[in-house]
Amino acid sequence: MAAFQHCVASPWTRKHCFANTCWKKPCHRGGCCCFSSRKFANLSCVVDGASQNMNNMQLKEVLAWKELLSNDSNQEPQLYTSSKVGNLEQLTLHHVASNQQVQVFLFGATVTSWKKNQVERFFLSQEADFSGKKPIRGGIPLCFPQFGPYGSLAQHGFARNSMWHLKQIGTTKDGSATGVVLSLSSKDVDAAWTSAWPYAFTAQYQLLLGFQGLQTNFWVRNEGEESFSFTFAFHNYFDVSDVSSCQVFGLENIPYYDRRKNDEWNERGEENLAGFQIMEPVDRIYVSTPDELAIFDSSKLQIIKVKKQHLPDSTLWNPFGIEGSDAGWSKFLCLEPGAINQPIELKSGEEWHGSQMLQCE
Ligand SMILES: O=P(O)(O)OC[C@H]1O[C@@H](O)[C@H](O)[C@@H](O)[C@@H]1O
Repeated sequence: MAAFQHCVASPWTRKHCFANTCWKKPCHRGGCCCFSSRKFANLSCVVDGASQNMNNMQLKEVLAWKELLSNDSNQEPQLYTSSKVGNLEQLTLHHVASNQQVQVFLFGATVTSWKKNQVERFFLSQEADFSGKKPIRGGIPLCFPQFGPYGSLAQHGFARNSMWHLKQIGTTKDGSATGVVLSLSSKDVDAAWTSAWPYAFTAQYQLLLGFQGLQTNFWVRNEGEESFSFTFAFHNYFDVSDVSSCQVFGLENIPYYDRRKNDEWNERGEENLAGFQIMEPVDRIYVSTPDELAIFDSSKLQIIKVKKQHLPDSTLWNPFGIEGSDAGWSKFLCLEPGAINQPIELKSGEEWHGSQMLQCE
């Protein structure tokens, strides 16, 4: 509420206020982040503060965990198909009414494809490994219970390396979305990992495909006696025409850790009032980011919106061809909502939920 009052105080700043951040700092986003050129006039404004408040309200409803009805394959034969890729089982879920489909592997619960109107929105590396011995590179690997190298585990933790279970496939009660729920518990995780992170947990991962887009919900519960803490991220690899044709919106003036400079802290962030354009390797953890971010791809004329909940931070990563880069480095941009800077602590019996809604226009 305080944030809203602050926003309406000045018509100039109102355009640039994110309801959840502007109470922390003065609104100093001079200039408009909207695409002002006539060519893009019909594209929606990516970070329009006036609609932001409304969006945030809608978001709360949208991002509630939705119960699924079990699939009755007689009634809904087109809901999903399953297939094998390499050693791994893959599910393809359809939402026919909005012409979307999503593919997810039980290994790592890794989403590898999201198509809307037959157009692929995620990058999947040609070097991706489907043996079940390495995480699948592309789509949405899950970083849990550790983001990056910050902890006792190997990079990004074990969720992306573990075999998840299919719990449910179905439609939501109101019939507006199709979804799948996968689950993982500490008992499913290889002992080599649990010896370094010895806590009892259950996790559920729900994908919902509906008219609004693709929503991903991650849920974790402490099933043990002891408290534990963890960090988390949805490691989204978005498919782009060329990374240097992309602008990122929502990270202007947000402080970040620069992973390319030994995690140097940049308190003021960067101005980048017309959106952040990637022209060199970037690997940053932005702290306390707005709940709506966007990538504009000027060659594809595509906007991907990332609306997140309970995920304060966001990593932006592209290796830009440096040594060790994936051969397809120019074709992806990773924008990864997460809870990274402040680990989440769960006491015995407590639960945490983080979620994102991905939309493309
Ligand atoms: O190669 P991995 O383990 O999948 O990680 C890829 C990248 O993931 C990003 O989240 C990190 O910020 C990068 O530093 C890292 O290189």
